[in-house]
Amino acid sequence: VDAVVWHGPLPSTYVFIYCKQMTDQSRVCLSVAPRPVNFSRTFYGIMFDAGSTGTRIHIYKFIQKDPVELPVLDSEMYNAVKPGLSAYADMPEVGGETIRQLLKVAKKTIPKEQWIQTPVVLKATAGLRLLPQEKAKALLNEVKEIFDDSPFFVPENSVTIMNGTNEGVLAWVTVNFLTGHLYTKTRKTVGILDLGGGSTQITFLPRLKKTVLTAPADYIAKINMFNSTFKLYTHSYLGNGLIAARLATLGALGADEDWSFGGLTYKVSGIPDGFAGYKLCYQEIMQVVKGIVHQPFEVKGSSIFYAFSYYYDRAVDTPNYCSFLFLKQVCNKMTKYRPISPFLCMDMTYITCLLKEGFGFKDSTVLKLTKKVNNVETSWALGAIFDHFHNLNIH
Ligand SMILES: Nc1ccn([C@@H]2O[C@H](COP(=O)(O)OP(=O)(O)O)[C@@H](O)[C@H]2O)c(=O)n1
Repeated sequence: VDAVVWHGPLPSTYVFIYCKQMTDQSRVCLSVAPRPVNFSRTFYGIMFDAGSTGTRIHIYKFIQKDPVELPVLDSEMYNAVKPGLSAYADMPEVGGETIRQLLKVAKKTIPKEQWIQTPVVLKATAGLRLLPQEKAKALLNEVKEIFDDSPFFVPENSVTIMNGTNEGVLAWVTVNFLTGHLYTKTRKTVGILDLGGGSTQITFLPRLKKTVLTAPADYIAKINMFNSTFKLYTHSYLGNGLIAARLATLGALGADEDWSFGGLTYKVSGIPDGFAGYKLCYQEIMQVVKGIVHQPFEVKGSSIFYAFSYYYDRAVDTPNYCSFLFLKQVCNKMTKYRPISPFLCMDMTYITCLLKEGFGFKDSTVLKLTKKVNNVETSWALGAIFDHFHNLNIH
């Protein structure tokens, strides 16, 4: 509905709801905008996720059937390359090539006449946050140049490092949108757990005031969406992603062997004939979690949590992963399982430790392990494209 001022005859294409004659002979009218028959608009948005372990492109197609209604997400085209941009810290041009390669997918997916109005945006996460500033900047500049050379629309600030709060909040938006929780007025939503290589995020809508009151001030974020404000509990732990946690754990043991992550090579080692087993591994890993991860007041409750990224990937790699007993077997029979998956015991122990000792989930908690919902990736990227089109005002 628009408010318009008319100085002449009223056009017949408008449907007027209310008009008021003003003293200067003009009329102020409330009208419904003209609705052309067969109105349907298709548009696209490109979101790059520059993660610590890989770079991904999400190409979203939206269809707006009616000018007064919100567009709907029609489909997503997804592609990924490895390693992530941070692995090219000393050769940004080579890193840029991976972006060029992914842009080719966008050109194939989006009709040519739409290119000029399709926004292209890249947001980097833990990998670039952990790099020295000048190296991260050189990589971002390289990407910006490639975007400028592309036929797509490059909005202002289209190539940035995203902060941890936005990463957590936007993943919450994605999952709640895809599971249909944002349309209803019930304010019933689901929480999210995202385990990346460099950082890990937890986000949920607290039901109890105490959860908000007992949380550190910067763990509470507000977001405006569909005319309501959500006050979320959210935090991103930098250095507590799965691969960064491996590094922290191994660092405690001393170092021999070369191991690369995020553009750096580390010396790592184990004690060949030392003690192994689940209990000792758990104790060692506890040092990476205890005193670092804040336990939200409410998490022990009955809320539903969707867990994705490495939570999903590692679970899939673990035979009989539903069984906690099996984890003990993997760790206690290292000679059997190490050759198949050398980090399996360490990773699953870290995940268990993070969920239980860190966030305070109960042994009996059932998480919804997800990769896609309705054929769309569970990732912050969809939330980020919504934020681009609608400005969700996260603060
Ligand atoms: N769209 C995506 C993005 C990441 N991932 C997974 O997320 C994990 C690592 O996330 P990441 O490289 O973005 O790490 P951070 O930069 O967030 O710490 C890997 O297991 C990826 O395969 C995914 O499954 N789908």
